Amino acid sequence: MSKIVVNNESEVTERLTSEISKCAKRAIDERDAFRIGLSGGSVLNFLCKAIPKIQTDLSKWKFFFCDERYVDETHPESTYGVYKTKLVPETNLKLQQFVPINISLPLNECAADYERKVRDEFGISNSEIPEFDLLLLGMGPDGHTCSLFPNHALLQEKSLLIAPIADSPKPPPKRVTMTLPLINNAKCCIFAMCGASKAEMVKRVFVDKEDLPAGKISPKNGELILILDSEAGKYL
Ligand SMILES: O=C(O)[C@H](O)[C@@H](O)[C@H](O)[C@H](O)COP(=O)(O)O
Repeated sequence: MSKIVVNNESEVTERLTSEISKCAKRAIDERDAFRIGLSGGSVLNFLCKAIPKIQTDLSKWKFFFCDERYVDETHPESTYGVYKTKLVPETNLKLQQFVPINISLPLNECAADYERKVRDEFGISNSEIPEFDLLLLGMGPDGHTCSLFPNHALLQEKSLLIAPIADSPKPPPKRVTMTLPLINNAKCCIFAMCGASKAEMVKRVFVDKEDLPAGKISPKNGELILILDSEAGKYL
């Protein structure tokens, strides 16, 4: 795990730009494609500033969601909806480069459909696990990440790569989420966090190693990078 503590939010954004750029260059050089997972919450704001600054062939990027709320994309809680209105207009990205969930399906089928879309993107069979180039993660005040919450049965999920959740303690309650087998098969996972409100949980998860969801992110063949401002990282 790399722990990068910088002075403030704008330096977090700058470092995000640099780290994402490295991942993108490596992926595009190797396979002419860059497959990335996006999260919601405050990391979304950092990414909407960081991604437009990256010197890369954005047409090679394909965006999935590490988790997504089970709401229409026009709903203010839709993570895709916010990226669509805040990020896309700042770039030459096409909406076809984003893979949103299909909420016309019932929740469980929506998750299964999304898992199929992930597998199709990587062109792999049901026995293999896709290897995302980069997953961008946030961490909630309870130590959750994606929509994997403390003491939730989803933390034990071993076969589903994308799972439904109907009892998220963070509203809205219905979501779909990547599970640990998919997350921990990524080449790189980056947490980006700012602010004093994160500091205590950062310490509990990444210093004290308490048994919390964000602490279970450990790419088995990849790297884990924390990018924090001085307030969020003051106990590191
Ligand atoms: O859609 C979501 O809710 C996110 O994916 C979620 O996992 C988020 O990253 C954390 O809740 C942190 O959010 P904040 O940084 O806003 O606290």
